[in-house]
Amino acid sequence: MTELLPWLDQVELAPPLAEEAAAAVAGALGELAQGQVYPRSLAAAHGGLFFLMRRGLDKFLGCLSADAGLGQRFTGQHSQVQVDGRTLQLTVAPTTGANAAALRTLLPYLVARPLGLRKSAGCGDRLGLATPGHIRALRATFGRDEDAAMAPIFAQQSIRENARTGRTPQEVMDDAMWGVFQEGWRAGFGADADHLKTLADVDICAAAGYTFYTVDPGDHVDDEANTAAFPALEARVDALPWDVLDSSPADLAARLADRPIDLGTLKVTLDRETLWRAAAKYGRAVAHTVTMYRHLAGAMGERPFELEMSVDETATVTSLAEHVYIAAELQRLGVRCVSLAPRYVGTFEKGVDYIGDLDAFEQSIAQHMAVSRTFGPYKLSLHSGSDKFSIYPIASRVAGDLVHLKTAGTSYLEALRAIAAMAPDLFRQIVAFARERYPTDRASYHVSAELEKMPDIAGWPDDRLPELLNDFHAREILHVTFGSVLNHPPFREPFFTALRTHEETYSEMLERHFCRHFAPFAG
Ligand SMILES: O=C(O)[C@@H](O)[C@@H](O)[C@H](O)C(=O)CO
Repeated sequence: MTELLPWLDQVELAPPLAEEAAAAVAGALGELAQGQVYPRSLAAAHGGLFFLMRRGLDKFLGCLSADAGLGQRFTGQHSQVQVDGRTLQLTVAPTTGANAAALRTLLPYLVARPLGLRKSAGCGDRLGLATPGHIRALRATFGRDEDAAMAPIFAQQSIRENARTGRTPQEVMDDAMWGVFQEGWRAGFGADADHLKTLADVDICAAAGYTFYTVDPGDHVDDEANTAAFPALEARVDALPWDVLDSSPADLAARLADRPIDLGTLKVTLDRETLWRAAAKYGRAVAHTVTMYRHLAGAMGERPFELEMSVDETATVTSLAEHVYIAAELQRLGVRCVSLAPRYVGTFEKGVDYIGDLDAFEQSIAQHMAVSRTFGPYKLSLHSGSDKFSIYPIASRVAGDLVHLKTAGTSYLEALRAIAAMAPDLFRQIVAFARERYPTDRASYHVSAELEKMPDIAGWPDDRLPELLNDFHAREILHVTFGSVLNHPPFREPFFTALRTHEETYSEMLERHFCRHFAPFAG
């Protein structure tokens, strides 16, 4: 409670509070709250003092002001604190969606915003508990909040993740916001509505105030175009939705075939067959992205937003020529991307390091970068970016600021590491359950882990359990089974109770782990 004292002077209370009066308020507040205030959350604004506090395992918003109307904006417990014959209003309000919305209207740094072309990091959080740890890692890596070399995205979940965790985009946004408030991060953050596939996905995320929209037209990518024989290829090109593309095969050929395209560091010429294969493969994906973009622009109205196109979860690698086709078409059709996620060479599996030839990756990302600088510039997005430690230095060197690192599952895996340390019996049960679920749950993820290769922890002493999270097979198996684990009634409550009880431990683990993610991008 003592942390409140210096802050109370900043509250516009007339006459200004003397130190003793502040101590009295803090005492009364402590008594009422019977809890602990997160010191970094303290914010003086609109003549009041706002803070986040914890009582047991629950968190509450606190508001202290001479103006009764301020606290009445929140639904909660309102009381009066007498100090030196004066009456102050104290509101203690649960961290509900409605209270989150009310707080956002008073503290603008809690509102997600577009980040533009700054180097950025997506910190997806499936549990709604990770943002404080992410913020600490940013601070530990980059120093002052305003100097952070990577602009953060704290609210980031795909539709697929929300379906598995049972959260709504609004809940994801609110959880991230409370984390931002708790840590007092005032340097801005983005909110990524990730892997959107339908217009309905766009609407629900626009309503929740997302600022960064990842359109995933992967279902519209024709991977067979790479190998289709020529007559069949012509038919595929003819069948593209030319009305949406606002073009024709002849027009496309006139614009892009058989002419040198200057990409700055290199020149490329797309012969007719190469162009046709690129169009057959990605034409429908481009058309779908245009449709999603126009719909999004309508849904956002005057509100600013940014768009990422991601084709990372498709079977075949995006070639230089294909990227040129996509970029040229999006530019012609007026779709402005802040970032694009091609399907890079090599293998990007969830929660483990890059699998592939690092020189080939460097060569290919350099080519993609040339396209992005020519037709954008836009950032290259590294999806499945968790734990890709061997390529971070390369991406950082080649892309400079034009890179977006997207992570999510690794924060869930760190939560499991924390559970392994704090609730070993629960961890053992989760591991056994994940083994059963893996054959089914792996379906929509790119993973190659084999059940037989996952270490058997039966004979391990409890204090060794966190080590399981260092094993390739265990990481992937535990990563993709998150939905089943979180929805399994015997696990859900103890899982969240363990993490809430040992909040500090989880944040420390995340901080350590994310420093390893951010440090290579610090230069
Ligand atoms: O699991 C998901 O659906 C998402 O977190 C990811 O696919 C996300 O786009 C990502 O790449 C995070 O590493």
